[in-house]
Amino acid sequence: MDPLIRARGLVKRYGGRTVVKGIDLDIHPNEVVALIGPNGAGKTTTLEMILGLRPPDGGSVAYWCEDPRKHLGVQLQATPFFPALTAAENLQLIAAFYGMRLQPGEMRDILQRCGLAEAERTEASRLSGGQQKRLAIAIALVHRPQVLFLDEPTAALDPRARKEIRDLIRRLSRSGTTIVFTSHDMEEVEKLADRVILIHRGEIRAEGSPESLPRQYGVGNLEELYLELTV
Ligand SMILES: Nc1ncnc2c1ncn2[C@@H]1O[C@H](COP(=O)(O)OP(=O)(O)OP(=O)(O)O)[C@@H](O)[C@H]1O
Repeated sequence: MDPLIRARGLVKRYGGRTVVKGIDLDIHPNEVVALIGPNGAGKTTTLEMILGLRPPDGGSVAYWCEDPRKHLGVQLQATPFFPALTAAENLQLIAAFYGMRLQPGEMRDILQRCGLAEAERTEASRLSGGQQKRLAIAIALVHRPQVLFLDEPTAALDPRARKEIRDLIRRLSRSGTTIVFTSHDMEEVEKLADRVILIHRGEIRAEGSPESLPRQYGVGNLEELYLELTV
C-alpha cells in the first residue's frame, strides 16, 4: 500500500548545528507509529517539518492528498487553547477555524471520547493537567483528521490518565485513524505501537515492530534496545 506521507532526506539546522540529519520516513494508512529517542534527538523537529509547521533546510515531504492540513490533527507539547474559555467553547472556536460548527451531539461525542464530559463547562485554565492534555487531543480531533500526531500525549500524567489516553489512542486507531506519537515510556510504546522509529542525534538508528526490534538486536526488550543504541 502507498504511504500517506513520505518524507525524504529531511534536514534541519539551527545556527551552525544540524539537529535533523537526513531523515527518511513513511507513514502508512491506519498504522500507529512511535517516535522514540533521547531529549533533543530531533523528534519534535521532525514532526513539525512533516506537518509543515517548520520549513526544512533540506529534503521533501509528499502527502496522499492535495490539502493535507485539512486531514492532519496535531497535539504538540505546548497547550494550544484559550484559558478563559470553557472546554466546549475552545472546541467550538477551533471548529470555526475549520469553517465548521459542532452540533450538540458532535460536541458531546468528542468530549465523551476524550474523557472530558464533566469538564464541558470548565474554563480551560481550571482544568487539571490531564484534562488539559485531553483537551489538546480533543482540539486535534475536531475536524476528524485522517492522521493524528501526538507529541508526548501521556507525559506528566497520573497512571489512570495515562491509561485513558492510551485507550483513546487504541479506539481512534480501531476506527481508522493513523497515529504518530512520541513517548519516553518504552512499555507504553510496546503496548501501543505497530512500528517504532528510534531517532538519536538527528538520525534514524533503528526501525521495526516493538516485538521484532529487540530480537533483531539480541536484547530483551525495547528499553534495553534504547539504552544500547543511544549511548
Ligand atoms: N527554534 C529552535 N532554535 C534553536 N534550536 C532548536 C529550536 N528548536 C529545537 N532546537 C534544538 O533542536 C534539537 C532537537 O530538538 P527537538 O525538540 O526536536 O528534540 P526532541 O527529540 O523532540 O526532544 P524531547 O524528547 O526533549 O521533546 C535540540 O537540541 C533543540 O535544542
